Amino acid sequence: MTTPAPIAVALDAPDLETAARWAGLVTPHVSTVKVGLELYLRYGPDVIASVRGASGVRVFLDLKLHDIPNTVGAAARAVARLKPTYLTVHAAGGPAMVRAAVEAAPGTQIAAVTLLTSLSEADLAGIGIQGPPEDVVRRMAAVAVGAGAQALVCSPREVAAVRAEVGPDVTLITPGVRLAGADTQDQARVATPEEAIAQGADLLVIGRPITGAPDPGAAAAGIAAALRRVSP
Ligand SMILES: O=C(O)c1cc(=O)[nH]c(=O)n1[C@@H]1O[C@H](COP(=O)(O)O)[C@@H](O)[C@H]1O
Repeated sequence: MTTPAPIAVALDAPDLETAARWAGLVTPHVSTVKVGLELYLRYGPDVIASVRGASGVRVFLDLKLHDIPNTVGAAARAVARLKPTYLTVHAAGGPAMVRAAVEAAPGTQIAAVTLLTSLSEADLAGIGIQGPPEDVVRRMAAVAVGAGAQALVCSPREVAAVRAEVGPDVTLITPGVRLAGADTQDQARVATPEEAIAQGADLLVIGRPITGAPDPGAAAAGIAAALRRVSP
């Protein structure tokens, strides 16, 4: 039995049955499954037990909280009882907001999203932010970690710069993962699974490249094997 790969499979499914089926197929191969807004808003807290099953797989609750500190703290407290390993907040909410989440969910790693992987440098310019995405990502990372975030979400393209900024103890999580030559879909800042690991990512978030495959279990196993070859 090999150790599950450092992959969080994004269970972005329209219904609970599909999500639970995907979770069952991938959990022999990956460490974590991710529940996002689509599933959580449709089914609420019960979805966590459904995807966790009996496997003991880690659950990543991706709600991307972003509001005033009091509201985010209360929301984080509300879901802390579900014991997710990770809970996302937007670093752009500022240090008091990140700290409120950290204090409200002591058994969970608060993962601060630095800059969505769907945004390009041109998108940033369009909303009045000049310069490369990496500059924004580094600033957000420093603010979030200063406020107590134990994990950060960034694209694989910035992960080495973020590691240099925050040091070895912060968990670096990278969505924006695509197999070589594959369609990037709505992602702007992407890299392959092997590149993400080589750059220093601790956990890769992968959705459609696995769940959109004819056999999600085989797709997860294939990527896990590729990661073992670059990082045994
Ligand atoms: O927080 C996240 O997980 C996240 C942050 C981010 O910047 N970009 C991003 O794609 N995600 C999530 O990662 C997953 C990526 O899915 P795929 O693009 O299908 O691999 C989705 O569930 C997104 O919600």
